Amino acid sequence: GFLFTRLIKILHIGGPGSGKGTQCSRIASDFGFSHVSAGDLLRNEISAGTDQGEWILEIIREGRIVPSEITVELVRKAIESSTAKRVLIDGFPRCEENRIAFEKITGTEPDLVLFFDCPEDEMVKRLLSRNQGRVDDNIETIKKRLKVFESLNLPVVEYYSSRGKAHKQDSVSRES
Ligand SMILES: Nc1ncnc2c1ncn2[C@@H]1O[C@H](COP(=O)(O)OP(=O)(O)OP(=O)(O)O)[C@@H](O)[C@H]1O
Ligand SMILES: O=c1ccn([C@@H]2O[C@H](COP(=O)(O)O)[C@@H](O)[C@H]2O)c(=O)[nH]1
Repeated sequence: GFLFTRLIKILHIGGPGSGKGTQCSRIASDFGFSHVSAGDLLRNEISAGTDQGEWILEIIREGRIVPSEITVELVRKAIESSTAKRVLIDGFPRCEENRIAFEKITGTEPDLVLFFDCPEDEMVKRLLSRNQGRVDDNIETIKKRLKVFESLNLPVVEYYSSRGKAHKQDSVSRES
């Protein structure tokens, strides 16, 4: 509780391929935030080759959301082990259940939520040309991720909008 209330917390939410990771890296280096990407933390688990990693891989391959118990713990530990006073959380929470679990364990709400708005055809184009060998960058999984984004992740943005915390940004033409 105490650590989290002292931190400045910004969430960055957007569809798959909207450019969250790219933008968060820039914000982090320009403004001294620690960058915590839930997707990267999960991919680290896969690389570690544990049983849990294998299970996470199957979920990511299907574009589904990993249970809160796992992601909340990974995100919490990453924040606790960073020394920065400001943290940028990239791609989390992914659904209302994630949000509620995270707020419960940290006892706080984010200071600000950035929502990256991007047209679907642009997201698909970016993902198909990302070329990082990701198991979820194929058209079948991308379609599933877009559905999950709309049905489960957008309600989180709507919740924070209703609390006056969400700020929408156009994520096209930001490459400079
Ligand atoms: N403003 C932009 N214009 C064009 N291409 C971009 C822009 N921002 C990012 N990209 C490219 O689009 C692809 C997806 O970007 P990025 O990995 O940052 O998205 P993401 O939202 O973090 O995706 P995911 O949720 O799948 O991890 C990358 O190849 C990146 O280089
Ligand atoms: O909080 C999270 C974050 C990610 N996932 C799973 O990982 C993939 C890829 O995430 P990116 O943020 O796009 O890199 C996502 O499709 C989910 O399957 C998750 O379950 N929970």
